[in-house]
Amino acid sequence: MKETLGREAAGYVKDGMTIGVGTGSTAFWFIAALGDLVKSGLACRAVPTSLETDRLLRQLKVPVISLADTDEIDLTIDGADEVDHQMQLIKGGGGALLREKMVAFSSRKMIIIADETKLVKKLGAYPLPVEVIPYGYRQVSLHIKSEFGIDPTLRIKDGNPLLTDNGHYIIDCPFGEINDAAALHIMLNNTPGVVDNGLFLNLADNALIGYNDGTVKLI
Ligand SMILES: O=C[C@H](O)[C@H](O)[C@H](O)COP(=O)(O)O
Repeated sequence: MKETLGREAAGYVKDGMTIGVGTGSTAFWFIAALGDLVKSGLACRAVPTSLETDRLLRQLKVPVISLADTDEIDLTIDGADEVDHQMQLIKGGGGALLREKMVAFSSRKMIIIADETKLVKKLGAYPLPVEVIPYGYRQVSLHIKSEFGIDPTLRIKDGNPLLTDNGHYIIDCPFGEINDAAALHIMLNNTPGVVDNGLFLNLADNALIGYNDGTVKLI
């Protein structure tokens, strides 16, 4: 399914485009498809959203530039942890939310690739990743806990706090159903120490949704 989604998304890439390239196991298959296109002569420039995506693109000889090297990105293809029917998203399950959001914000168009389990009526069943400065992360976590009555968890990898590509920590916040994503976004990002959160509001244009029976639908 993820491979089909990756190949389907590659169909939107046109010669000469600057492409934002997402992170994660679904984006992996888009990178593979993009590699094939470049091999067969497509000219493009790719802006990676993580060090891992950067590495994969270079391995496949896809020309890579950094976000600072371009004024605008034609199209970004990325995965998501949740997408609703208004194209609002939760991202950051792989810890790449900050660069992903910066790339999405600079893109003229963003298409999400996700399987049907990620298409939801309301965001929030997936714990919202919040990227924080390591200094004082505990105070941020306590603040979120007391403000929202939830139990945030510091993301751990190999026994230590996970460090993002930007040298930050991630706090996963199980909000449950989010009724006012815009207000939550503002409240979180107004907390000193919070760098950004995984709510991607009004950034995605469409989603390619992959269904169990092998079909893909553009919504
Ligand atoms: O930080 C990671 C990204 O936001 C991913 O795009 C998201 O977690 C979806 O990843 P996957 O395609 O592996 O489920």
